[in-house]
Amino acid sequence: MSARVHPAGPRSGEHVDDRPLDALPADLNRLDPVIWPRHAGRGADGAMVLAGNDVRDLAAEHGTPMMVLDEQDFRSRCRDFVNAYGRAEAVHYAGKAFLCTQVVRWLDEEGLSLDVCTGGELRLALRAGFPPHRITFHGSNKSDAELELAAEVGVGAIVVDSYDEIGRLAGIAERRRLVRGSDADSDPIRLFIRVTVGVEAHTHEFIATAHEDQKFGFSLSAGDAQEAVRRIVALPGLRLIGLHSHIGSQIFDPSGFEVSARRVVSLLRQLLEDHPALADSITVLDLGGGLGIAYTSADDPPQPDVMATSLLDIVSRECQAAGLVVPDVAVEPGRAIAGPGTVTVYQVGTIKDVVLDGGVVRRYVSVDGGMSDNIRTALYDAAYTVTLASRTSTAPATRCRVVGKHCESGDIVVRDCYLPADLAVGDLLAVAATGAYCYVMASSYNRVPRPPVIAVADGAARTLLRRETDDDLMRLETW
Ligand SMILES: Cc1ncc(COP(=O)(O)O)c(C=O)c1O
Ligand SMILES: N[C@@H](CCCC[NH3+])C(=O)O
Repeated sequence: MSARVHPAGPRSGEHVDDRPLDALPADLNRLDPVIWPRHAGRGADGAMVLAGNDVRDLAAEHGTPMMVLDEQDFRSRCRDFVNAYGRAEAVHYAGKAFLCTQVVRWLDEEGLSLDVCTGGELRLALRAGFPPHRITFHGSNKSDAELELAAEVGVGAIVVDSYDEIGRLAGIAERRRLVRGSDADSDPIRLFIRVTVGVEAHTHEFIATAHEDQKFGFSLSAGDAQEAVRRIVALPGLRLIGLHSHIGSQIFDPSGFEVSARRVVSLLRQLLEDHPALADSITVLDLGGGLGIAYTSADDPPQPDVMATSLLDIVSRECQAAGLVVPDVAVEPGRAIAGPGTVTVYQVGTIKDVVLDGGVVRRYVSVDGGMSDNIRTALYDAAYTVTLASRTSTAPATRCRVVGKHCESGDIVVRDCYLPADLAVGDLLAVAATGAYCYVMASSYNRVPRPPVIAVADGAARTLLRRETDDDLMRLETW
């Protein structure tokens, strides 16, 4: 992304300005409801209150950095999707966005299905008591052991991603037949195939997944998807129950999803012509996840119900036109459920004005976390919104960069933001919409322990995941 500079450019002694001036927020203290959790606000003295919990009290009890998750926000977004698609099981929450035992239980209570993409996510879901038949198992390189576990516990479906995996599954189905005899045939391993539909999703290259030149799925245009189906139908003990496509993540343009839905239906029609027996077994089209969320006020993502109406309409019209029974539609939202309801709270440690070429100044605000709890800015140049959380301020807005404590110049949490000029060491900052792909991609880089995740609801706070400790890290040492 190129830096956007005010046409006149900053003058010597002014704070550097990388964004258009119209991005200056009218009120630095306002919490835009599109960006912040549904139960975020400010209390009487101006401090941020999250589901009835003063952020200063949470910080005093749990320390900073900490991630605070608004439970009712998470649950209400689950319900938005369930209402949009009309069936709770149709909504497969993508656990890769954020998963822990309590979240698995909330998903179960809300009736959703769950998409896992490794044995680790699968084992967490099982340990938390999630019903295996509502789990879909993804992954581009599943091991024998992972596939054996999925088959043994009876997951709802395994989403097959390669010819090698078909070979592995054939071996597992054969072993099951040898061990269990003919009743293994009456309990086949249920499969989807992941189809690469060739859609160029308009998102960051690293999180687009359905263009041809990437690792996921079977290409539709090259005939791999059709070949994968031919191999699966020829194998005993395997049953193809659906087609899957996922075009990428943080997508705002509905047309990518719509083109993908049309291509998947067209593949279904072709497959049923070639293999009429599949008409009884292919009952689901899983159109994946990827719906974007607002990280800043400039973002205007489509709402789940609007997307659902469009996708359900396309699938039913295209199937009817082709004379096909209309299959169930499933989706796999991760970010759109987990993202908006969590904020990361940091404490300001140092403030430094750096004089750049031409004498302009950039204010660097260093916080007590950084790329170890949020790698997305460094990895995808992601934009975030930050606010002063421990109080309000009427001081003028100053252009800032919020950075972390790591030994790396790319350790940036919020690249460009406005914060009040009187921001001081010890103030708390909150960064919005950090619920998806932050904690799960966190590391202990520089031996900075992972932060805790605190769930808040109705004035109460519960620790979902405690802070990592030095002892946790020391336990990995074998000497
Ligand atoms: C197969 C699959 N399903 C669902 C998702 C969830 O995507 P998102 O969090 O963007 O909704 C992903 C991640 O991109 C994915 O790879
Ligand atoms: N980790 C990515 C999303 C990847 C989604 C999984 N295929 C992000 O932070 O946006």
